Amino acid sequence: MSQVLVLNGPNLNLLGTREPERYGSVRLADIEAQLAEQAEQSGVSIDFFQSNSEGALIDRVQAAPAEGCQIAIINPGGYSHTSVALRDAFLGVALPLIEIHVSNIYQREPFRHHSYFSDISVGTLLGFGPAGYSMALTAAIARIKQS
Ligand SMILES: O=C1C[C@@](O)(C(=O)O)C[C@@H](O)[C@@H]1O
Repeated sequence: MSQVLVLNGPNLNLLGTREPERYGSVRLADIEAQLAEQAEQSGVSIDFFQSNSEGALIDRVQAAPAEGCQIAIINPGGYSHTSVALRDAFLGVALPLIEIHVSNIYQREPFRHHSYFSDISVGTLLGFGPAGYSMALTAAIARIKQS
């Protein structure tokens, strides 16, 4: 049972090597290790899941509340702009989420300007590079401690 679930969607397994000028050179494994340390220091349990598959992400979201998860941090990747089904999964199990994007999606192509997650998120962090994950975790921990 973990209180925070960090989800990463398609192509985020390539962080560190994928378009480094846009997404930075920090690997997802390094981000996760840093978040694990931050969570431990705050006495909060954390779990991580990355998939390139929409169905696998939906299954993970559906299972999370029953495992004691109180909030998810998600970078939905390209599914941000396409996935009604992943959005519905969060609503279906009433799992609060914080949305994060490494890049500033509003400075990019118009098709990235709409996210299916922003209006149902507790808050959205974008454009701060890989450091955004740690900011999102700070927000998640504050919310858990308040509850
Ligand atoms: O895969 C990604 C990464 C992203 O979510 C980001 O973190 O900036 C932005 C998305 O538009 C893109 O498809």
